[in-house]
Amino acid sequence: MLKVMPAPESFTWTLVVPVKTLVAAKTRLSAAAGPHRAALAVAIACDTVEAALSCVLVARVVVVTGDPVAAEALGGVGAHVVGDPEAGLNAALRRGAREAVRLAPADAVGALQADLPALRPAELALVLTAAAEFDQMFLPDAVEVGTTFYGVRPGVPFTPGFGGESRDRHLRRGAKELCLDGIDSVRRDVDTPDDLRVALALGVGPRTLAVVERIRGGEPDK
Ligand SMILES: Nc1nc2c(ncn2[C@@H]2O[C@H](COP(=O)(O)OP(=O)(O)OP(=O)(O)O)[C@@H](O)[C@H]2O)c(=O)[nH]1
Ligand SMILES: C=C(OP(=O)(O)O)C(=O)O
Repeated sequence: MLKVMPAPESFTWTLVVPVKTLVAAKTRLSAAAGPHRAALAVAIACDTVEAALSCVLVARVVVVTGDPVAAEALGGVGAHVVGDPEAGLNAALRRGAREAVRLAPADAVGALQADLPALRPAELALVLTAAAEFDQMFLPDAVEVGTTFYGVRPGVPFTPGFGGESRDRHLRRGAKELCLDGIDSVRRDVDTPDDLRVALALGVGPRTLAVVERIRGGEPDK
């Protein structure tokens, strides 16, 4: 007898991307970026969001920021921007997740770091496909100390534990660690000049590259 199997559950994702106020952003790149530090932080966030929005499984990106310059730039690449509750990173992510559920209650919600300038949409699709198998999951950063992505399936409480050694925190809280090959661009967050060098070797987005060229050329800030 022919058995009709139920279709596998399918949903798209709303990604929440946190961007802190630019005067305080990317301080570990201060010496390398000089007067271009804020421009570099915005460029990296815009390239990250543009790549995320190009992923077939991403329906929308909610950016949480209290910075008007970042808000305008990120809105310009297609993000839905909401204000920052100014109570730290995880509170900002929870604020974005509430907006995500309001916009699309049937979608999964993920937090994605804003500093992934080499992000490849197809690699993000591999991560989100693997993520859909679990209620709560995360992806460790390239050095396996922090986290670049944390997510929940539709209807599951969103309880991000970013900051410092967040890989261990997410593990302790029972989130499933995603172990995948071929997704370097999703794990390569840029905090230090060495991270930036590795991201440049992977291939960064156009805005990040343009700012890096201005830094290399010794140009004054625009
Ligand atoms: N909206 C929002 N985003 C935050 C907040 N704190 C951190 N972030 C973002 O979370 C990510 C990780 O933040 P941090 O590592 O603390 O800061 P950073 O700007 O990347 O780098 P450093 O200044 O060198 O520490 C970055 O994308 C930040 O923009 C916050 O309070 N609100
Ligand atoms: C906040 C985090 O990252 P970073 O400080 O490395 O950007 C984290 O990995 O939880």
